[in-house]
Amino acid sequence: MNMKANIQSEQVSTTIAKLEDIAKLADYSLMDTLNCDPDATANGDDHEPRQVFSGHYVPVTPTPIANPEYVTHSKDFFRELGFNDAMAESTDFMAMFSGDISHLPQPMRKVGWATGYALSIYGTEYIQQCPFRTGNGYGDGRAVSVLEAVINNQRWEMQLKGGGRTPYCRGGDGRAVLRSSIREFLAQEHMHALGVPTSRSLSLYVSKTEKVRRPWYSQGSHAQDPDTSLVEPVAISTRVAPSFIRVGQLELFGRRARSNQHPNAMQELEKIVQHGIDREYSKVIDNSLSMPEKIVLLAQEFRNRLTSLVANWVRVGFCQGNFNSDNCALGGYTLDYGPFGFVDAFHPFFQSWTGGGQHFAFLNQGEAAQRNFDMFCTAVRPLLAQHQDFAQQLTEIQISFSKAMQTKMETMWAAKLGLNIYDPMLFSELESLMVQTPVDYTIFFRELSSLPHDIGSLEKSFYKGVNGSAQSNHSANPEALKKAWSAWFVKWNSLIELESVASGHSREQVSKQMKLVNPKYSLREWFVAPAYQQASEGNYTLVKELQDVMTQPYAEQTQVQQDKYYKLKPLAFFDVGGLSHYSCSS
Ligand SMILES: Nc1ncnc2c1ncn2[C@@H]1O[C@H](COP(=O)(O)OP(=O)(O)OP(=O)(O)O)[C@@H](O)[C@H]1O
Ligand SMILES: [Mg+2]
Repeated sequence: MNMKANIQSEQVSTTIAKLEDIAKLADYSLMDTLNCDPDATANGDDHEPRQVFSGHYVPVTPTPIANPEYVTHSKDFFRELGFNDAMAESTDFMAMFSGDISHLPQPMRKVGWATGYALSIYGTEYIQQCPFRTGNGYGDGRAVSVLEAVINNQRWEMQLKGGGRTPYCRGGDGRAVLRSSIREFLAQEHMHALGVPTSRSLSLYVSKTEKVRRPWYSQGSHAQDPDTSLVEPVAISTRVAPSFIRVGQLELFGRRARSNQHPNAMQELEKIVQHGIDREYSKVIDNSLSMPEKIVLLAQEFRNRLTSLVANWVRVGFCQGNFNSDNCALGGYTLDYGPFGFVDAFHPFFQSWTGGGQHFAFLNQGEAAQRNFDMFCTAVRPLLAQHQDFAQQLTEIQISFSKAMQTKMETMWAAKLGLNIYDPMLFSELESLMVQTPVDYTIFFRELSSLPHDIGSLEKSFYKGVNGSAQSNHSANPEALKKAWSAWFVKWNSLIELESVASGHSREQVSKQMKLVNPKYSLREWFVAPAYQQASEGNYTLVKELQDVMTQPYAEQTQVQQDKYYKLKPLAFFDVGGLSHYSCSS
């Protein structure tokens, strides 16, 4: 498990100072192995919803936002790429990443691309989301990729989110508002700093003049669904990843191959699978193997990454919120920061997106991942039709997903508790206590990481005046609850002592390790809301402050930062729309 935080980003000299320098690194060789939609226009002027029947991508030009203004960029990621910070505010870089790619230096291309994908929700195939009810109009509706480049031996794809309408826009405006773009921008870099695999944030620009209307909550509203609408500035954030291939994308081609929808369907499926391997697994899957062998290895490795990913999500208190197959990256990293939320008061069914339902809730994410993995297996299976032995191996990998998931979860829970061995009773008692009290997930585990000698300091994480679980048997009886906590603490403490003696690790060493597993800071929604509100008035101070604090989530940080960001959620923010729950209108 990738528990060690990327606290120190790789030190690379920042030699890339101009767009021309980036252009030299452009390399579309993998994109060019894919099939282009034969009905597409080569110049990318393709902004009306339409069905795309075949091909892996559609050439499309992004629509620039009007009068772009610099909001922020990721200094950490710039450093990793070797990009000079000043470039983020330079005219040509800003033009490109606010959607104008008409003047790019060669060999960069003046046309971007969008991809189609299919959707499965919790293991059920859907086509209704597509306006044509065929599934041929569903895909990147507002995400436009603008570059494939090899930088420091790593291949990256750069994608504008909110980059305008594509054939997959389904009647939408192709835009993202500043609010959702700030959330996504901050969350991606926070997750990276937490040591959780994720797409990265490059840059964020807002339009000074272009605005769109979105449903949202009035100040302090307790409504479930938005009770008003806001006119909000549009923005383009650029996200970067080795690829943006989703399980849903394999599914689209798997479904077409399964039903023989066109003569190239099987070949297109094979190509996208090979492409996924080239982009995401080339270091672990030998290219000289046969396709069936590669598919089995891909399944094995994807399962490994996906189960680690979910264990990491739970470790840091992250709920993706809408873990459909179209939000499940084949590379095994976090994708689509729309409906996400970080747990405040612990509950296994924590879920801040109102459209998500319990199946995507916090501790149900392993099962949701399994459904997505099932869809992945279904998608690639037509390629094994003539290879029963490999098909059988795939089935075995599929069947043992839940066991693999459970093992990762147990290892993660043990690590959060500072133990090497998972104790099911200890954990289930804790889970029940955390619900009944309830406790703040981040603060509880961080305080525990100091290895206190009694439960006193843990009480700092207790929410008083917030109702515990309805199923709780102690919630009406604070004395019984206190006793149960003490008993649990004694048990945990004795296990720590026992293991410490057995392993020869001092309490200090154990504590230090726990503090690399249990972050001190998490991107709570009520930290983000004031930042995007302030930003909508043109002031980006809070956005930048959050960037600083949340990219060092394991560090203690200053007293001022602790007072501001290491604290319980105020009671007044519980059940408030936009702070505790939200619809996915972005
Ligand atoms: N304003 C919009 N205009 C056009 N298409 C949109 C818009 N909002 C969402 N979509 C499309 O609707 C689909 C499902 O919405 P979802 O909320 O997952 O979008 P998203 O946040 O843009 O997605 P992602 O981060 O996964 O690319 C996606 O394919 C997305 O591209
Ligand atoms: Mg999505």
